[in-house]
Amino acid sequence: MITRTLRNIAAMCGGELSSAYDMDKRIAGVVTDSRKITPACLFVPLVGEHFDGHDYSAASLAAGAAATLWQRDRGAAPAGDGVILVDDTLAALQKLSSTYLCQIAPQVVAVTGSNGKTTTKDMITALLEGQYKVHKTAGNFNNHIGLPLTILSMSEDIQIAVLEMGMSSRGEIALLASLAPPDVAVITNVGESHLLQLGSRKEIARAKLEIAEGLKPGGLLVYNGDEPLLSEVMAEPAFHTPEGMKGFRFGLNADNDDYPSGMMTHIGGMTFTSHLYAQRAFTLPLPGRHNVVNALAALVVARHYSVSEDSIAEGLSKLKLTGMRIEMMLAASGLTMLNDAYNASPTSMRAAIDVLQGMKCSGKKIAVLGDMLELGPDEALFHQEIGAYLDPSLTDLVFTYGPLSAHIAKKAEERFGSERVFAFMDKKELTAALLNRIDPKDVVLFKASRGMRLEEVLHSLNEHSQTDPNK
Ligand SMILES: CC(=O)N[C@H]1[C@@H](OP(=O)(O)OP(=O)(O)OC[C@H]2O[C@@H](n3ccc(=O)[nH]c3=O)[C@H](O)[C@@H]2O)O[C@H](CO)[C@@H](O)[C@@H]1O[C@H](C)C(=O)N[C@@H](C)C(=O)N[C@H](CCC(=O)N[C@@H](CCC[C@@H](N)C(=O)O)C(=O)O)C(=O)O
Ligand SMILES: Nc1ncnc2c1ncn2[C@@H]1O[C@H](COP(=O)(O)OP(=O)(O)OP(=O)(O)O)[C@@H](O)[C@H]1O
Ligand SMILES: C[C@@H](N)C(=O)N[C@H](C)C(=O)O
Repeated sequence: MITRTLRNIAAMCGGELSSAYDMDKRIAGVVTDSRKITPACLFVPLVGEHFDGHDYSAASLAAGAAATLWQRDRGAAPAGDGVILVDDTLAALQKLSSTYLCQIAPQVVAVTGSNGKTTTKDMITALLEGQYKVHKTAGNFNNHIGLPLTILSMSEDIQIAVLEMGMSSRGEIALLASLAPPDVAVITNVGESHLLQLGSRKEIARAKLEIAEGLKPGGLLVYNGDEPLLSEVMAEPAFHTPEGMKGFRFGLNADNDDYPSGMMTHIGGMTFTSHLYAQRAFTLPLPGRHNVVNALAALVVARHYSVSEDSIAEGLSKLKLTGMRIEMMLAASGLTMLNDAYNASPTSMRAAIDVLQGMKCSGKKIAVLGDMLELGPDEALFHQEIGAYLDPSLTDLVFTYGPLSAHIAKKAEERFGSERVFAFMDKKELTAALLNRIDPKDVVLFKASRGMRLEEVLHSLNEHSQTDPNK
């Protein structure tokens, strides 16, 4: 994490010290939550939806923070030294992070896309960290606040920073790429996430390609070649191709620069060969064809940094994904639960259903699907399409949670029949109904948007299983 003097921090974020006292005081780390103060940190008060961080600046200094930023329009700053005056604390946080990044000057690998950012970021890190000092986005800290915090938590000896860049409106990725100009930019795919804000998939593609426009000269764009919208947008006059930009297309189709030449699903995950690594079978401890595609993107980055095939194979085999991404869990009863509840959009919902319907299982296969949010005016249709996508010969029971996923249930019922489809609006009732139907040999998939918190149902089943191992 960043360690600098008070004087340096003020200069790096464009601030002004409120007093000249003890300018060489050491600052270690940056914190934006007064409830998580660490010794000698810089507290950055942010104005949010529910709180104004400035209300906690004095308390943060008293709790051990060495300094605090203070926005000039927030009234009188706390007394004493360690106060840095700025016009905008968020902008100052962002400037501090971009200045710090320039000083360390690691290679920057930036990852965006509608689905797979976190997974692919984890995969890229796993492939690089055998040969490089790598720092990666923690969890899903991928926005205008999370990215600066990720950079500021980086140590000075980092060689490669793998940064997740998220968006839900145009211009957001352009801002992130201006804070951390990539040497390599990865676009995993263009789905339907945040269609509500963007309006069309073409606008989503334009938003994702802001990461390419932010590339350093001679930078590498690694993008999903199965998505025609990306090349269409890059052909538009409005797209500013960075000087010397190189491109690499990955995907399932054989007209890509790399694609799977063979794929096999097994209990532990997937084994695949790729066009460029035809003689080498890689094992991925994850299910899902979509994760093979994510792995191909990670392979491109690893090859760009001359990682050996053996290191790649080892990195993939030791991969530890951020949780709730098609995470396989075993309840005390033996029930298999696929926890894919971090988020959902139609593309990722279909990918998860493919995993469930492709699994071998001696019991029932049960899909528990919740609402997909932020999809805009066609949201009901998107949910109906998921209902039509479920295959009654490959899925045994369908449970839905939320008003939008009732459209999944209604459409699915047309082919499953009413005795195999159950729609709920209440988690407790859903949990009780599941407990009545599940058996230890079953596999249950949980998937919904973040806002539905569907994992709470999975946890209830798991807790119940601890007390009643027969369920
Ligand atoms: C600002 C902040 O960090 N807020 C977090 C806070 O929210 P809460 O509403 O409770 O507080 P306020 O924001 O109003 O508080 C303002 C500040 O005051 C601090 N404070 C408060 C009380 C107190 O006693 N002392 C204090 O110091 C407070 O800490 C604030 O700094 O808590 C929530 C629950 O933990 C957090 O969720 C909330 O975090 C916000 C949402 C945030 O943006 N956090 C980033 C660090 C981040 O990266 N979060 C990611 C999710 C990012 C994301 O959604 N990405 C999208 C794509 C980008 C969309 C973009 N348009 C966007 O808006 O994000 C995606 O699809 O992936 C994460 O947490 O996973
Ligand atoms: N390439 C892909 N295609 C479709 N679905 C995917 C792909 N990669 C991951 N997923 C699924 O998308 C969901 C989110 O995965 P992940 O968190 O890696 O993506 P993300 O882009 O970071 O998501 P978010 O924007 O919601 O934070 C999970 O359900 C995961 O299984
Ligand atoms: C918070 C935002 N980035 C997001 O992921 N929204 C989903 C759709 C949700 O909150 O459920």
